Amino acid sequence: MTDVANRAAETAEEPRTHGIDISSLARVTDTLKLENEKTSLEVKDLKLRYGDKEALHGIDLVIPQKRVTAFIGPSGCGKSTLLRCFNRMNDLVDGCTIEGQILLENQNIYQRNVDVADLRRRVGMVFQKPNPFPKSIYENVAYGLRIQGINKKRVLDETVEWALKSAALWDEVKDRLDDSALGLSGGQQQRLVIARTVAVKPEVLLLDEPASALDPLSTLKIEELIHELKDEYTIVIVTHNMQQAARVSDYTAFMYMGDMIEFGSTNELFTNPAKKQTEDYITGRYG
Ligand SMILES: Nc1ncnc2c1ncn2[C@@H]1O[C@H](COP(=O)(O)OP(=O)(O)OP(=O)(O)O)[C@@H](O)[C@H]1O
Repeated sequence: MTDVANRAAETAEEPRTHGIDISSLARVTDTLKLENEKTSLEVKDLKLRYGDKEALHGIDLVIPQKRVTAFIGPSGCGKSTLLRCFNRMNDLVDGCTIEGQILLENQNIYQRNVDVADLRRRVGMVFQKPNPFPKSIYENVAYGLRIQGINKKRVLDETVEWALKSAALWDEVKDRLDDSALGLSGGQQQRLVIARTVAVKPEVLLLDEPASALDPLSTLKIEELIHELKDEYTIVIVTHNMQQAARVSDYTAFMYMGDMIEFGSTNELFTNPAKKQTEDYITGRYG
């Protein structure tokens, strides 16, 4: 019997689900324990300021390897800001300063000698709005390899096919690889961007509300894809949609106004939150 089912049996109560469909969680999360996980990213006392305004107030967090971790919390609480720290995208924001550490495989990514281009290859990012380049489908996926100086046709062909298959797009585009990527539907474009990101073999995939601009069917495909990809990659997803967090993630972090309020297995966080603030949020008392 699962932990939740055990608890329910002991107390003769159903587990509290707060109206969120957690049926899919039964798949693996019952056995998930952070102490049994390998660490991919470790955040230590991370403070981030935009000019004078502190947006992250000393975050401590461990992101487990080859699991899906969701960041949830009300608008403006710092989810995207924290996500962007993992591949130093905030370096591009004027006036943004950071204190503390983020370790990727035990190496501080904010150390002076870090090659940021290489970091962004290792930690790929997919944004809310699909952003394919105005190039062919093939060249979109081959782009990162060409940047690395890989131009051998056989290697490119093989990688493009592999990446498109990984992103569950190959069957839909294999006969039109030379067509413009801009002719694809929004959902296909987002899977193409995922193919472009995985083509350079990253270790971590950051997904910033990857399905929020998509229709329900495309959203479902992206969620299925996340489920497939997590065997190979550490995935961190920002989502406004708590049902989605419950469906796709193994671990969930709840943030509020720049603080990390609670982090735990998704099952535990949604059925038995430790903090009242978390419970209030997932029951829709604010947000
Ligand atoms: N480039 C920026 N310059 C200045 N302030 C910013 C910048 N980006 C974000 N902020 C501020 O930092 C805080 C956190 O924003 P962030 O976008 O990380 O929150 P979020 O939880 O991802 O919000 P949402 O769910 O609405 O996307 C907010 O107060 C926001 O206004």
